Amino acid sequence: MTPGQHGGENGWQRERVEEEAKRQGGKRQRVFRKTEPKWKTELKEIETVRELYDTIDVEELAKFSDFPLSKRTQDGLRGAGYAIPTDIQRAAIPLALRGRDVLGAAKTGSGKTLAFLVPVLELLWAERWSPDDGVGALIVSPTRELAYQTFEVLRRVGVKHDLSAGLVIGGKSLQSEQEAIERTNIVVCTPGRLLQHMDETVNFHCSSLKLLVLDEADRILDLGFQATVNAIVENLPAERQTLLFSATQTKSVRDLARLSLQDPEYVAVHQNSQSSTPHRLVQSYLVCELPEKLNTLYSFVKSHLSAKMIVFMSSCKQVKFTYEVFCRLRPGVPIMALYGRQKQPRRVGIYEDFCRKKSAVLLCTDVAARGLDFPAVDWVIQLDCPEDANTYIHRVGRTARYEKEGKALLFLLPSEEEGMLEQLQTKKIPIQGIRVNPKKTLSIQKKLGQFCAQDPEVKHWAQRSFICYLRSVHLQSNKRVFDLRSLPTDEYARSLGLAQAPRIRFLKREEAARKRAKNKSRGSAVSSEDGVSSPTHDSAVAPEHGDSESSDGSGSESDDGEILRVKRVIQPDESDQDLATTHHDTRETETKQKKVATKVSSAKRLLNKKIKVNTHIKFDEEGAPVGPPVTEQPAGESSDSEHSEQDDTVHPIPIQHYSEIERGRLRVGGISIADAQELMRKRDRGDRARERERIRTRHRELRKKMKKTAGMDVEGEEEVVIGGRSEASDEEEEEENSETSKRIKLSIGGDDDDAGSDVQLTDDEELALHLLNS
Ligand SMILES: Nc1ncnc2c1ncn2[C@@H]1O[C@H](COP(=O)(O)OP(=O)(O)OP(=O)(O)O)[C@@H](O)[C@H]1O
Repeated sequence: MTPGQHGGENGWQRERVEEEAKRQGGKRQRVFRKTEPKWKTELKEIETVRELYDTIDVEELAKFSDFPLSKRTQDGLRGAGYAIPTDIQRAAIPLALRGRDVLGAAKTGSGKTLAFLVPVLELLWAERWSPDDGVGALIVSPTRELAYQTFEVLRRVGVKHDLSAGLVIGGKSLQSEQEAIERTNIVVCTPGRLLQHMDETVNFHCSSLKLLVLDEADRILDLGFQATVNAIVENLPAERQTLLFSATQTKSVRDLARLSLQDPEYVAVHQNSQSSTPHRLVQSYLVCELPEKLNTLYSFVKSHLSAKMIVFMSSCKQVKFTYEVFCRLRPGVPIMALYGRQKQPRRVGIYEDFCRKKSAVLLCTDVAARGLDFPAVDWVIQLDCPEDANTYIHRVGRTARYEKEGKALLFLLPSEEEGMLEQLQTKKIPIQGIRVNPKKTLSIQKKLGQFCAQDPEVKHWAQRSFICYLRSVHLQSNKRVFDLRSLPTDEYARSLGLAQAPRIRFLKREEAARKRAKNKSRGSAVSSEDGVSSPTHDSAVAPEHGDSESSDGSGSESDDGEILRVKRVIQPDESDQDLATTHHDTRETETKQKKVATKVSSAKRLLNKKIKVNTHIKFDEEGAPVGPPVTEQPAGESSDSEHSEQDDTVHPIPIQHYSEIERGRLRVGGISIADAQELMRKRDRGDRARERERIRTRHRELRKKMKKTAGMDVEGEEEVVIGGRSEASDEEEEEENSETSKRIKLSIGGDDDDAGSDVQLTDDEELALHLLNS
């Protein structure tokens, strides 16, 4: 589907008709007969099709051609090879055509995408939507890959329509999107990027929006996207239709209230099914000690060289490290890696490449857990335990899609076995235990040790992988399954090729912060105590809950910083209630929703409280604040940190629809918000440039120094610093290739007094001895 002309023709269409036997001077003559214009025919078609909506009998919908759909959609479906509707399509499409709000739930790979795309096309067609009408439908997806995939299906099915569609995801130039978005009728997007356009694109607005679709709705509505989604909804007209789809649909009243659903229809076609996973999926689990995981995975890959498999891990760093070492090991099958911090073209490239491959191993985080429709995947391996049963369902759903077969294997640590199996059982997931044959297991530990010794980059990734895995365990809310204390950390480090386990600073830091808070509250001094603490959980993080409804582990798409995000706070009074009560409660909470902070209200609040904002804090190379904060000017701007989100789109200004700001005309406390924004952006750019220059100069000096002191002992010290801004900024993370070099601190002789260098030397010595011995 391309941006095109509005359907129909102005004026009369002429049809040439030859009339025989018309005699005029004995000659045959051609005459023209007036025919009905296209637009009139279409109007009639719309009328006829619409009349049929109320008489649809779901039992009679055996083929798509039985649906009351436009000829354009029928042609599109036929062209894309869709003839027989799936259960969810048969159940949800008629309701959506009648204008109902729908909560669609069906197993993974059961065709939910078409269940919402068909109504989108039909609604806009019936409204005779044209590019001049702007945005008529929004389809929101949690990840860029899923948005891209949905867009591709839309293009195929909507090819005959004269509607325009656009893909609005992060990772490419905002300007290029801005030019086209105002004439786009169907916007397929990720939440962060959409909000960015709502805030920054002058002519983009959704005031005439007819239809909002949330794909993977439970994920979009969970805590990771909460602020963004609330802000988006603020900018949408209340009178609209809303469709929510997911394999693990939310029924949370609180979630639904945020969207102001109107008497929604809950369509769960597999509710009475014996299992909540596809029936052609064979599922098994094995119990494996943490240090044995990589050996077992590698052995599995080696023994399935002709298979196409997806391997899920908890964090980007683990994926990166495993990718690096598996590539070096050359198992005999293509190894690929997909995670959230890759640059967008690369992500798309890997996604498409893996789609095409007959056999390959895709190592990934939960960025690929939901919705992606890779063809013909044989195996889904979960190397790290999923956050909960819902995440499990989405991950395994990458195989056995649409009547195909597939296999899934879950790795569980002994400490995870009981708790996780209990959860899976509650969710009706049939899974069998299997054992690893120790005779068939290869050990790659020695090789990994060599890689780490030869290449500091590999060692760096091993260290980060170690830390990130432990932190991901630490941050899981379900302590019955995830128990950091039970993990053999030293052996685990050695299994990654490290001679010594890196320091686990995040625990110490957290412990110290907790003590400080305690001291403050008690008002008495408490003696400080060093060492690794027990991993008690922060109260802000969700309390233990065996089967959380909506957290889907997509935090692992993210990197270290994002792992630290609280995914969902379970409120004490929150529970999934029967939908019968939804409508009533929706109204009740609607008023509360209206109080969502906007830019103006935040600014006013700050001014009232006399809070100084726009404070510049300088950071050193490692991200630690340097010197006291400098207040630039008093301004009514609120912090935007809450808008940074999973799809890498960092929202630069707080939530506010552009039209409300009216480009600076709206003034808050005498400050033009638009001017202030512009000023801040300029200053920000200047600061960044200066900081880059400073770092470059420092590096130049260091290099000079190194050259001068050639012959002296030059050590490369790598540091794994977790938490706070010591982690690379988003930009740095994006600059993936240069990331490692940015983190390598050079210590020349005794120049660097960081205690870490001692550990580093011991570490290297130990590793060398270990390798010599072996
Ligand atoms: N009516 C149909 N006929 C044939 N194939 C279909 C039909 N509907 C969907 N499919 C195919 O089934 C596969 C899965 O569809 P889709 O991606 O929509 O599933 P889903 O339910 O959204 O899965 P998930 O829960 O993982 O997001 C796709 O390859 C799609 O082309």
